[in-house]
Amino acid sequence: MPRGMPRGGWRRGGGRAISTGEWRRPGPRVAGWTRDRQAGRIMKQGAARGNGKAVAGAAAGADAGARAGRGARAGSGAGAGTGTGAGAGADPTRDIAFDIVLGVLEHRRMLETGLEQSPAARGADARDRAAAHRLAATVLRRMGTAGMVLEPFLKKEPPLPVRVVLLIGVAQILFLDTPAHAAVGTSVSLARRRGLAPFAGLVNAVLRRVSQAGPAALDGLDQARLDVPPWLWSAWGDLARPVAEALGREAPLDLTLRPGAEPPPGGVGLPGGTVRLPAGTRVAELPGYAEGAFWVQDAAAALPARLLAARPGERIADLCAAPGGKTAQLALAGAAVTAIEREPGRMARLRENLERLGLAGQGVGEQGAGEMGRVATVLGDAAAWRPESPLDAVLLDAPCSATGTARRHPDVLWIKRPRDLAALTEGQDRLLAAARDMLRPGGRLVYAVCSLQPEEGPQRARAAEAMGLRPDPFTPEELAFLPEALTPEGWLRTHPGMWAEQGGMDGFFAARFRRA
Ligand SMILES: C[S@@+](CC[C@H](N)C(=O)[O-])C[C@H]1O[C@@H](n2cnc3c(N)ncnc32)[C@H](O)[C@@H]1O
Repeated sequence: MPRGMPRGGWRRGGGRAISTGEWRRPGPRVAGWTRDRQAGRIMKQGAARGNGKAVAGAAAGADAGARAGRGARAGSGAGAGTGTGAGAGADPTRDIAFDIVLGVLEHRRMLETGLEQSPAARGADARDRAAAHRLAATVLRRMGTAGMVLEPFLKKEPPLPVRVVLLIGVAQILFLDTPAHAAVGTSVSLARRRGLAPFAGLVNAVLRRVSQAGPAALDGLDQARLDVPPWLWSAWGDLARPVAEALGREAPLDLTLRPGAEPPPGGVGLPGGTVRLPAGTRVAELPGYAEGAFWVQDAAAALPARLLAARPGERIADLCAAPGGKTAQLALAGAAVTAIEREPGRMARLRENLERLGLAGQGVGEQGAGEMGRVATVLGDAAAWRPESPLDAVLLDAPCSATGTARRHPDVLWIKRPRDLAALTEGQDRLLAAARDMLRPGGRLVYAVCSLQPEEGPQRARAAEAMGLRPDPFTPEELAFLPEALTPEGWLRTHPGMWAEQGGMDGFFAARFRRA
């Protein structure tokens, strides 16, 4: 079990635990049961995979109660042939959500990757995939609270896949608008399809108790505190509570518009120039998307490029560029931009975006230099790349823990560990030193990370100073529309609790420097 997940030590009073004796099959224990990693289900130790008897044969049929309460559309066949054993009872939404959440907790696999890799997602339609994404994200967002709700009803820790089924059930009962009987029934069916039939009775009994308790199950719980792993809560200091409260809400869709473009219908303009639409809006369906009138970019993510203040004709490198939101801002300001990206798949996305926005340049090559208002792309390590001649400015949106994006990517809360920070900050310092060496004297650098961790923000700004970069603080005038984000040092610090009444924003740190 990943660190930071709710454990037995969090037990609270009240409720009645379901004892082992109430489980339908006698004696299911964690010991004696083993994961079949390939099939992603629990098997009795010694049972051969593919043997239909492996824990009730990954029972295909849902029980009568589950059928009666089924909220999901059945029979899409998405589970067929996936090893989930789904047949008549196929429920792609919950199957995919199960794969995603288990992938996050067991393998530290990102939510989006889990969605792509879920066998149940193959052939599932867009609506099921979107519903699964929302369900999995809700589980991950509310996992600490859901774990605490389950606590009084569990005498001992169930195997992780069973816990995942229970969390999916609790999320539906308490945080989504699923009727309780459907949430219970579909969870029991999910357990059966996943080879967890011996635990179906436990799932049924526990979730019935949760649904009987209803919202009262949340009474007295400090939900914001519970839903953030303790190491992050401590690291965020005074920001922890406002950030945690904002993490419980789905993030809206933010767009940056090309100069002169019309905002899509329903879009609300924010002070920084971002246009905001409700969470769940599908960007590709908006009028103007295909024509390149706008691109997806959180209100806070739009700030670092804006604060670099690119001027027409300047030669600028965007060092970690994909998917290209900041690159597009720089190019549309009239700069000759070179965008460097290391990952081929992400570079392909960057190029696609630049094509759609009409910003793709011709000079694609190892030492490519962008033309004015156009972008040259370089596939490679930005720490090793050097321009033909010194640059006017560099934007370094460095790879980081991404904890500032936890509203959109709640998986980061459970995937990242404190020990990941050392490698990340080492990489950030390498890129900072490279950025310094690319600049002409007096040239500007904006360093940015979508992280809330002090190691990746203020501590890196100090490291940059120690490398000889001269601080060039942001001014109150530049941040007049968001004064609370300007720190006494002249850095930018945004977090999800800012502009809370308008829907919040991602957590970003940025600092500006000049080469001496
Ligand atoms: C935070 S994202 C950048 C987001 C982008 N600036 C935007 O606004 O759309 C970091 C990107 O840097 C890339 N990356 C990481 N290390 C890199 C390196 N050493 N050289 C070039 N790109 C790198 C990652 O693949 C990832 O696409």
